[in-house]
Amino acid sequence: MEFQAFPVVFSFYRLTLKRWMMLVMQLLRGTVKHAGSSAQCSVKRLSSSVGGISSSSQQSCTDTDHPKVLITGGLGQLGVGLAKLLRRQFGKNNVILSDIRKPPNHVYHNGPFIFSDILDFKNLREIVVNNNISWLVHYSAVLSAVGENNVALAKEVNITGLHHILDIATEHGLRVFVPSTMEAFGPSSSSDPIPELCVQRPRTIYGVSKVHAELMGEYYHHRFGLDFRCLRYPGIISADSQLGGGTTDYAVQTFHAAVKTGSLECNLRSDTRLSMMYIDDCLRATLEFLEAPADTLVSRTYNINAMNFTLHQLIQEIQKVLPDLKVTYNVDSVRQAIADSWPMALEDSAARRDWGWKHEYDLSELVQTMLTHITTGNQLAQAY
Ligand SMILES: NC(=O)c1ccc[n+]([C@@H]2O[C@H](COP(=O)([O-])OP(=O)(O)OC[C@H]3O[C@@H](n4cnc5c(N)ncnc54)[C@H](O)[C@@H]3O)[C@@H](O)[C@H]2O)c1
Ligand SMILES: C[C@@H](O)[C@H](N)C(=O)O
Repeated sequence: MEFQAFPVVFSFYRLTLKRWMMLVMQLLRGTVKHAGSSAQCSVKRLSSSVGGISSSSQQSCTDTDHPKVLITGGLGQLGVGLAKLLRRQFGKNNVILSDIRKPPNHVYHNGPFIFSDILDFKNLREIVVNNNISWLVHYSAVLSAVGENNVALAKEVNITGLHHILDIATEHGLRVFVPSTMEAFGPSSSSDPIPELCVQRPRTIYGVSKVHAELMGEYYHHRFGLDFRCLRYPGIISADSQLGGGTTDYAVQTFHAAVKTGSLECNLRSDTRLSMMYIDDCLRATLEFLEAPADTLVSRTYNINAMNFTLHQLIQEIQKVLPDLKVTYNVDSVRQAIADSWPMALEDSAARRDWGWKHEYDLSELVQTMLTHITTGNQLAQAY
C-alpha cells in the first residue's frame, strides 16, 4: 500500500517544490528589477523564423534589461538586417542605426536612424552619451575591392575610424563588436582550414586594416578591460541588401543575374573556391556572440565558418533550378588576385565550443533560399 502511494506522494512534493522554486525566482526577479540593475537580460531562446531571418527571441525581459545598441555603417549589406534582428530581441527603440548616407524610406520609418560619421569623434561621443548607448556594433568600413581603388579612404575609415570607436567604447565602458574577415589572412597563412592563430600577412589595405582592428581591440581588452568582441566573417551572401564593393559580391551577383537576365558574366575563374555564409547565419552568430557571457570567451577574436564552394559548383547548383542559365568568363585580375589570397575554410571549433556557434545553411539551402527571395522580391524591405 505504502509502496503504491509513493509515486503520488513524490509527485505532490515535486510539484510543491517546483511551485516554491518558481515563487523564489519571481521574488528574485522582482528584487533585481527594483534594485534598478543594469544587468543584461537572461536569454531564453525560442527558435523562430521571421521575414526570412532565423532569429532567437526572448521571453520575460523588461525594457530596462535591454542593452541600448548603436550600429555604425548600418546602411550596408549587413546593418539593416542586424538592426531588424536586434530590434526583435531588444525592442525597436533600443537599436539605433546610423550611417553617413540617407536611408531608404522603409529603413527611416522602421526604427531610430541618425547620421553618424565615425571620423567625427566629438559627434560620435555625443551620440553615445545622449542615447545612453551600452553596445556598439561597428559596421562602417571600406571593403576590399573599393579599398584597393582608394587606399587613402580605406586607411581613414578602417583605421582612424576604428581608433575613434575603441577610444569612445573604452571611455564609456561599452561592449563593442567589430567584424573582421577571412581577408585578414593572406597567401602565407597556414593551409586550409585556417586556424584561429597563424601568420596573417594580407595583401590588401582592407585586410591589413582588419588585422590592425583585431590586434588593437585585443590590446584595449587586455590593457584597459574593454569588452571587445570580434568575429572573422567569411563572404556573406544576401538577397535583398545593398552591396558595398567587396570581392565576394560576385556570389550575390551570380544569383541576381541568374534570375533577372538568365545570363552571367563571371569576373573570377570557375575554380575559385571561397568560404561563404548566408546572411541569416552571420547575423544570428553576431547576436549570439554579443550575448555570450564574458567568462565563456576564451578568446576575443573567433573564426566562424559555414560552407565553401567553387564558382563552378555554385553555377551547377543554380542550374538545377534554372537550367537555361548561360555563363561566360571575363576574369578581373585585381579581384582574382584578392580572391586567390583568401582561405577556402576557416577553422571554427573554438566558436562552436565556447559559445555554441552552429551554422544552419549549406550550399543547397543557400541556393533555394536565395532564388526564392530574389524571385519573390525584396522580402526584407517588405517586412519592415
Ligand atoms: N559583407 C561581407 O561579406 C563581409 C565579410 C566580412 C566582414 N564584413 C565586415 O562587416 C561589416 C559590414 O559589412 P557590409 O558588407 O555591411 O559593408 P558595406 O560596405 O556594405 O557597408 C559599410 C557602410 O559603412 C558606411 N560608411 C563608410 N564610411 C563611413 C563613415 N565615415 N562613417 C560612417 N559610416 C561610413 C557606408 O556608407 C556603408 O553603408 C564591415 O566592417 C565589413 O568589413 C563584411
Ligand atoms: C570577405 C569580405 O570581407 C568582403 N565581402 C569583401 O569581399 O571585401
